[in-house]
Amino acid sequence: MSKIPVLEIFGPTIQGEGMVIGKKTMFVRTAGCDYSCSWCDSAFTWDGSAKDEIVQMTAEDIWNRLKEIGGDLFNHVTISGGNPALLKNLNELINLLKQNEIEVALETQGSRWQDWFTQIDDLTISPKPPSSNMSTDFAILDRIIHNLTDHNRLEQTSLKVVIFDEADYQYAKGIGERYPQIPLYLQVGNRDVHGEDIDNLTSTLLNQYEQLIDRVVQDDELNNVRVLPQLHTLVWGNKRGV
Ligand SMILES: C[S@@+](CC[C@H](N)C(=O)[O-])C[C@H]1O[C@@H](n2cnc3c(N)ncnc32)[C@H](O)[C@@H]1O
Ligand SMILES: Nc1nc2[nH]cc(C(=O)O)c2c(=O)[nH]1
Ligand code: SF4
Ligand SMILES: [Mg+2]
Repeated sequence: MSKIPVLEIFGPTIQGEGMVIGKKTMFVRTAGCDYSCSWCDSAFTWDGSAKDEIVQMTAEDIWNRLKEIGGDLFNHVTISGGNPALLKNLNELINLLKQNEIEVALETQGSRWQDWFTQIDDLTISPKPPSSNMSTDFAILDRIIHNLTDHNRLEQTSLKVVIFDEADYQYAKGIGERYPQIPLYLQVGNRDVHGEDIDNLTSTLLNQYEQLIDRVVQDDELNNVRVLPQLHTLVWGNKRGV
């Protein structure tokens, strides 16, 4: 079996974001990203600061580690990163999880397609708004959505846009208009990804959440959107591995 670069395996915890928020899950976080978002809360996956922690693991190694720390306490695994969609061989892990009757979720930004996307039970595509300083290649994103549509995977798919400012909000609206057939989640952006004062962070994030709700409820062009905070950040702050 081939090797997958892994930075973290943790859980059981809850999925703190998006389409399956609250679901008990394990996490596998792969190393490496083709983006470098200005506000990335997982920059250690790509900025070199954790390069000594990267472990090259086979799918079987990863499964063994999941069982070692999660035991019988899970039936769902979320793969995140970095961008796990950089890894063609991730199908080996997905197949092994499925053989063991584990549901699989994936977090990616929509910059790359992999054929194994069609095997994912909860696929979150999170295109990046202007505040990230990244620019969306809509030719690629359109093709990803088109492929998922062709494979009848829209029920397993959602879009999630992180919102920091007005330009991000307008970008999210554009995403909603371009792909009206896909559930759209707006997620509160965390400006302070290194802060250690959790009470301060929680109250700031809840204020931002309230402001985003106020905006959306008054907007007749966003009647179908879902607005969420990052639950894990409200509970545990910026702690890693939760
Ligand atoms: C760390 S990323 C990894 C997966 C993939 N690279 C992506 O961006 O979708 C997981 C999710 O966290 C979100 N995220 C990253 N930094 C954030 C921040 N500072 N505040 C809120 N959400 C953030 C991303 O937008 C993405 O939806
Ligand atoms: N609990 C929890 N939920 C999450 N949802 C998405 C995460 C991520 O970093 O991709 C994440 C994470 O790191 N922890
Ligand atoms: S795409 Fe995801 S992992 Fe990559 S820099 Fe942006 S938020 Fe971070
Ligand atoms: Mg995270």
